[in-house]
Amino acid sequence: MYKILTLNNIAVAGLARFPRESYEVASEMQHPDAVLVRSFDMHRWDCPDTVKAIGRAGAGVNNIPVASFTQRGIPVFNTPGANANAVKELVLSGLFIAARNLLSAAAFTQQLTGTDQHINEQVEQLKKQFVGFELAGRTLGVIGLGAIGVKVANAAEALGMNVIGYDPHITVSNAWKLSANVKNVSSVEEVLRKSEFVSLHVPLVDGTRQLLNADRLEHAKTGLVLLNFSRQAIVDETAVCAALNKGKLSHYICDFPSNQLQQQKGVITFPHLGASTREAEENCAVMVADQIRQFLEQGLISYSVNFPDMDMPINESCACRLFVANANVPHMIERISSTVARDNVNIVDMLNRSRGDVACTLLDLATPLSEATLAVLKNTEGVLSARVLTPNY
Ligand SMILES: NC(=O)c1ccc[n+]([C@@H]2O[C@H](COP(=O)([O-])OP(=O)(O)OC[C@H]3O[C@@H](n4cnc5c(N)ncnc54)[C@H](O)[C@@H]3O)[C@@H](O)[C@H]2O)c1
Ligand SMILES: O=C(O)[C@H](O)COP(=O)(O)O
Repeated sequence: MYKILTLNNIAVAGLARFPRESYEVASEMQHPDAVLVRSFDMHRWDCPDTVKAIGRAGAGVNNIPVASFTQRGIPVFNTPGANANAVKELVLSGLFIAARNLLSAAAFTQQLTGTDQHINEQVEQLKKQFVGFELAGRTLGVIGLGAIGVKVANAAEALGMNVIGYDPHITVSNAWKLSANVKNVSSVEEVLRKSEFVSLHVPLVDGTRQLLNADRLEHAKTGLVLLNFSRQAIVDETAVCAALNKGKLSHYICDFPSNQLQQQKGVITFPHLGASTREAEENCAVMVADQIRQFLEQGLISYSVNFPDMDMPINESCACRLFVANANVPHMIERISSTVARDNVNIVDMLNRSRGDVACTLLDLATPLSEATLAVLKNTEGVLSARVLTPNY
């Protein structure tokens, strides 16, 4: 029986991927084999030794201490793209809200009282204060052209906007998906100089923390609308408030309310709603559940943020499969195979892949491995984690 601990609400469609006869899933349990999480802050969480995998039902992994899990030989999975459409749609809402003053206009009509005739008169007399502008023909700059940025760029282009994009690390697959009309520019400053709207779609890592700071905001076109559906710390909020007060920015629309933003004119915040659609929650939950099952049951890895992809069909003459996560240093395969040789077992298939400082080895063995040999392997220099899986043909 595998045990799955959930640290956030995970969509039922995903939890249903774990067969009841072989999985127990709960939000409180002892000795979990894997953990499913959304935005729960795992930096402050004591992870039990039994945990073999972490599944983030979503994109951002800044709430997960990935480096320390890597050192413990634990893969962290996420679900790139599974919530991208939901975020794209919220970003588009932000563009419309800013261009047509929709929130203040709706607040105005809500406070109207009196007869219908009186309300109508007020509407026709005062609507001029909410006159907006059209998106078509305006320039949107997209910073970060990953799963979300590409969708935002393409959708804005379809609305008739001019779109420019900046992403020094764009993947080949995302470059293929990007509309040919999206122009590539070479710096954040250039995006700010040329755009009426800028939308941020980068992950929060050391290199993107306060990517938009006071110096960079100086380059913005006067009246820029800045949208941040990535993470709060991608911008320097003090600099954003100063830019709003100077009129450099006309709006800051983001998914991350804070004390400082609460009273600031020009700010519109949402309660981290980017991925909160039924579709996105289900997509993420199903994708991550399948990744966790594949790893627990077969040692296979796809969409991990810290481990290499691992894909090897279980050999039909295999009695057990050994999964080893090890440091990516010389002599590891030699150490693993000589330890396994203590049991005089034959290796019928093998896969070894590496990524950065970590490597993974899968060995399909013709006969079972003893507990004693597994214990020796776990204590072998350079081995981060090891476990034996019994194939379920
Ligand atoms: N508001 C929400 O609910 C919500 C939902 C999903 C994702 N997000 C956030 O959005 C982020 C992006 O999600 P995604 O699915 O598009 O991820 P992704 O990994 O597909 O794309 C991120 C892109 O950013 C690029 N990038 C990295 N550093 C950059 C830099 N300095 N300048 C320009 N580009 C840079 C990468 O090359 C990559 O193409 C997530 O990490 C998460 O923080 C928020
Ligand atoms: O990175 C993400 O996928 C989003 O921020 C979604 O977070 P959530 O799963 O807590 O809604």
